[in-house]
Amino acid sequence: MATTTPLLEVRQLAITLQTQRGAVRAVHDVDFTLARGETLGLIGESGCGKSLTALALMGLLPEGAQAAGSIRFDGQELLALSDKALCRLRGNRIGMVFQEPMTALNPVHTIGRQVAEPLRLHQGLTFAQARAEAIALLERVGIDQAAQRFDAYPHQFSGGQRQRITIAMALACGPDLLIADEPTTALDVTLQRQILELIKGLVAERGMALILISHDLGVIAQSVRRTLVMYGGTAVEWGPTRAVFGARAHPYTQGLFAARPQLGTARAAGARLPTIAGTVPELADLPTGCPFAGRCPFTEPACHAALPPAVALDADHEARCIRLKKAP
Ligand SMILES: Nc1ncnc2c1ncn2[C@@H]1O[C@H](COP(=O)(O)OP(=O)(O)OP(=O)(O)O)[C@@H](O)[C@H]1O
Repeated sequence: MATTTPLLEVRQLAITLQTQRGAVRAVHDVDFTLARGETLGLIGESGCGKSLTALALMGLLPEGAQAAGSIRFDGQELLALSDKALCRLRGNRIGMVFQEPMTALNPVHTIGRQVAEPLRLHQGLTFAQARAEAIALLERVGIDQAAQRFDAYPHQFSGGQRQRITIAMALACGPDLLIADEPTTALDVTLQRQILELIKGLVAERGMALILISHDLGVIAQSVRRTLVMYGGTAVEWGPTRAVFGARAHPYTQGLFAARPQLGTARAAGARLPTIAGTVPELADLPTGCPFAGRCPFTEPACHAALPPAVALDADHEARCIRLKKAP
């Protein structure tokens, strides 16, 4: 019987960090749902809480960080799981690819061992089976002569190859969800496209769900069906990528697009790229109302009073801005 439980359901996620200025709220009021096989992009400027949100899903928040709210994965509340159970889930059902491949790779272990280990640990394969499976995976992600290079160490590979190896590690146990946090940012432009195509191909081929984190609107536009725009630790607009990119309902989404470099657009010599006026607020100084109120060209007194409620604009497309009116 087909199940209707979403793969991932995040409700009122809040993440508090301990800093020298005391406890600060880094993420708050984040809600989203991901169906099986669905693709979602998280976009927003540096520091808006994208990575912390992803780390909370993996149970990998930094020390001293505390998550509240609810994260249900396949019906199971992750915030209530033991470290051991979370570790099992990470190895088996949720894979993650980071911006910098050496975050995931251990420099003193061979790449073969690192790809094969989750297969032995979580799937109970024998060494020979895990080795054969790891070689097949490494070949699939584009590592040539994987059998001969099974016992090589991470430093013997280029940056692009290392990112391919971490993708093989993340996929080893056939996860239902892949989280890729800026997976191409550390690579040069030609490699960025190849790695993105590899991830998209693998997601489609395996029917995995994908959460792709990026600050690059082009990457998000090409890769995911739904998009969630974050600012100041919260979601300000979300919905089908086409709807969000087409309507740009939230003033912050409009600002992101205005600040995007445009290929082929004539710009006067020396002219500067438009930027969003003002700076991202410090976590410890986040306003109580709309987090964007301090930079928004349309701010009115009510914006400072409380976080605007989500307004439904269209099927599955919502934004938090008091200028938007609920559909009748
Ligand atoms: N371990 C930590 N200790 C203190 N502050 C932290 C820690 N990790 C993240 N932060 C802060 O929390 C906020 C959100 O960080 P996060 O890494 O989620 O942002 P991001 O949107 O992913 O940005 P980037 O694109 O730069 O990775 C930032 O202000 C960041 O400085």
